[in-house]
This record gives sequence, C-alpha cells and structure tokens, in this order.
Amino acid sequence: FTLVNVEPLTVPVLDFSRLNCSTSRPLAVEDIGRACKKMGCFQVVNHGIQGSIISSALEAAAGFFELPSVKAGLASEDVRKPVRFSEGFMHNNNKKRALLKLYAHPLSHWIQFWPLTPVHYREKMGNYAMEVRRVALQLMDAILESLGLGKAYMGEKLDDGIQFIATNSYSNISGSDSTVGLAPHTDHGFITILIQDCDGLQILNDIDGNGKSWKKVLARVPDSLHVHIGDHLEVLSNGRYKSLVHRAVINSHNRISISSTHGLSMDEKVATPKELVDEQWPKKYKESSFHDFLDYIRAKDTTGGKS
Ligand SMILES: O=C(O)CCC(=O)C(=O)O
Ligand SMILES: [Fe+2]
Repeated sequence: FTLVNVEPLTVPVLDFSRLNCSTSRPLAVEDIGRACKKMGCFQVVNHGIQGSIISSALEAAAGFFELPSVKAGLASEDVRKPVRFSEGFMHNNNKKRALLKLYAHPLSHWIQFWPLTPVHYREKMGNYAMEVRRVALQLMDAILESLGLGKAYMGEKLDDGIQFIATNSYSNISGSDSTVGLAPHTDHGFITILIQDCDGLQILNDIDGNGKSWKKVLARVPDSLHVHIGDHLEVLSNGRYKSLVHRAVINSHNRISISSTHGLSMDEKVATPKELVDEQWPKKYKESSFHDFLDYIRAKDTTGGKS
C-alpha cells in the first residue's frame, strides 16, 4: 500500500539553457538554490544531451543485463576482468536488483575495463558518461554560485573529481504488485544525475512542511535528467542543502535506471568553507573524503559487509 499509493513529485524543472545566458543566469542560479534547499532535487531540460544518447545508454544497460551469462549470474569473460574496478551483483539468487558500477572519469583510463558486449556498449555508455559529466560540472558551478561561493571555488578539484555510473536493472520476481528494489539511502558525492526507462524512483522529503513523505519521480518528461543532492554537498553547504533520501520501487515491469554520481577525487577532503560558517550556521560537519566515507560505512555496517 505505502509503495503504490505514493503521490507524484511536483519537481522544479530547470531550463538548463538559462545558465548559458548572462541575463537569465542569476535567476536560474537562484531557482537551483531554492530547489536544493526546499526539495533536495530538481529536473533539468534543454541540457543539450541528445535524446538518442540517453536512449542508447538505457538500451546498452538493458542489453548487458540480458546477456545469457549475466542472467545466469556468471561473470562473462569481459566482465571478469574489471572486477577490481566495477562491482557487479547479478540477478542470480533471486536478487531483485542487478548492478554494474562503472568508474567513468577519466573515461580514457576506465573504459578499457567496461563490458565489451553487447556491441557498442562502451561507445553508447561512454557518450552518455561524457555528456552527463559536462552537465554535472556546469550544475555544480551554478550550485556553488547559489551558495555564494563563486563559480571557481573548487577550480580544478572538480575537473579531477570522480564519476561513478551505476547501471541498475530491476526485475519483479516476487509476483507482488510492487516491491522495494533498492532500500532507502543517500548518495555520497555532491550530486547524482539519474535517468530511468519507467517510473520507480521515489524520494523522501518534506515539501509542504507537513512532515516527510515518499513521492514518486515520474519518468514522464522526455529526456529530462533528475538531479539530487548527495552527502558531500550537505557537508559543503553546512547543512543548507540536505542530501536526499531515495529508494527504487519495482512494479510489474522490468526496469532500468542509470545514476551518475559526481564528487571530488577519492582522497580529496570535502570541508565546509569558512564563508558558510557563522553564528546562525555553526560548523556542523567533519571534513571527509569519499574514501573516508566508504571506510566509515563499512566499519559501521552490521550486515557483515554484504550490504
Ligand atoms: O534505480 C533508481 O531509480 C535509483 C538508483 C540509485 O539510487 C543509485 O544508483 O544510487
Ligand atoms: Fe542512489
């Protein structure tokens, strides 16, 4: 009941092209800031990524999970090689979510570890990875600006940052109308950009001040990108922008989603800048790197590392 009867999210839609025009940029930056503060997420249209690049990436992801060896839960020859660099959990043992996680930046370094099949997988996913990164970096500039930090606050640190692409395939094996495919969590980077081939993403926030409730993100606006805030942006903004709790629900269809997470490099510490600390906003967070975060989560984990 609580999974199905979830209201759609009325999410602010940002026209990305407004960021590239000096007269409309200040208001667009303000809109982004407001969405980050109130909603923890927003959607982006007119981002310049061709629809065909988005659909090809979703197709490539679906094709990979359809490979007989992957379906059987065996690492295929070309998947086994990147084991050090990608994590894969397949549909075997009745798992509801299959995941292939790809390191994506710098692409010229990581792409050699990506799957070789289906054909054109690397090309299709690589095109999307590069394009979505371009959008992510420009959004991060705007987000920093909305915090009053100035466009160049992070400078090259963002250029050298990480990009993880998580390709997810969900199948409803329980036979029930809907089931949770991915439990509630927040992402660790600054921002995550997500695309999905059908509804399933749900977010938890308090939009009307009536307490937190789940809302579903509709896959309706064609080729729009869903952007949400991760833990490191919460740290950077000293809690002005909160990371967004989200989950994935599987309905009767199989479903594909691709999330691209962007942050600083693994060992670069994210700290709250002094400009964002004052009496009203005392410093709330310890500085940490992506690596520290993962170590902390592993250490805290009570499921024996299987989570
Ligand atoms: O499948 C989804 O919609 C959510 C995926 C997600 O949250 C993730 O990859 O971190
Ligand atoms: Fe996530």
